[in-house]
Amino acid sequence: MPEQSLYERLGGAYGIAGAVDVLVDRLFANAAVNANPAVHAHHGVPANAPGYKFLVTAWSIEATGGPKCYIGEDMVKAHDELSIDQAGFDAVKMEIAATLNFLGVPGAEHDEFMEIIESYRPQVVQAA
Ligand code: HEM
Repeated sequence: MPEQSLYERLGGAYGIAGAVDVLVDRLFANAAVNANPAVHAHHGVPANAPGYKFLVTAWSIEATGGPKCYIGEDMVKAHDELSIDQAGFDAVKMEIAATLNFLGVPGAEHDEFMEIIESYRPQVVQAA
């Protein structure tokens, strides 16, 4: 039997949407993430949460080997006006890892997802 994709092992659209629901609420409330004023201009507005959850869910479905469904910008364009530095990226990365722990995602799937996130660091970090 072929190995299941990470998408399938994370519970498909329901599992991923459920995790992103928790994650985005935590990111919007995270003081370290919101220390960047350009990030706070977006994450400080509760009305942005539903659309952002939709986009991050679809991105995560595609990035983990699920069906093509992401309609947003690529990761360079999505972040190029935000001056995200290494510490800003690390703050989000820590919140993602904490959310996966909080939800009880098993070690192998946790590590695989965090490797995907880390692989996008050069596209997201655009400040000196
Ligand atoms: C690999 C890590 C990351 C992923 C997968 C990711 C994913 C996304 C996605 C899918 C969007 C929506 C793009 C669109 O509107 O078309 C987005 C936008 C955004 N991201 Fe990220 N992101 C990451 C890292 C970060 C970090 C580190 C920060 C802040 C420190 C951040 C802050 C934002 C903000 C504020 C927006 C909204 C920009 C706007 O429309 O005004 N992201 N991100």
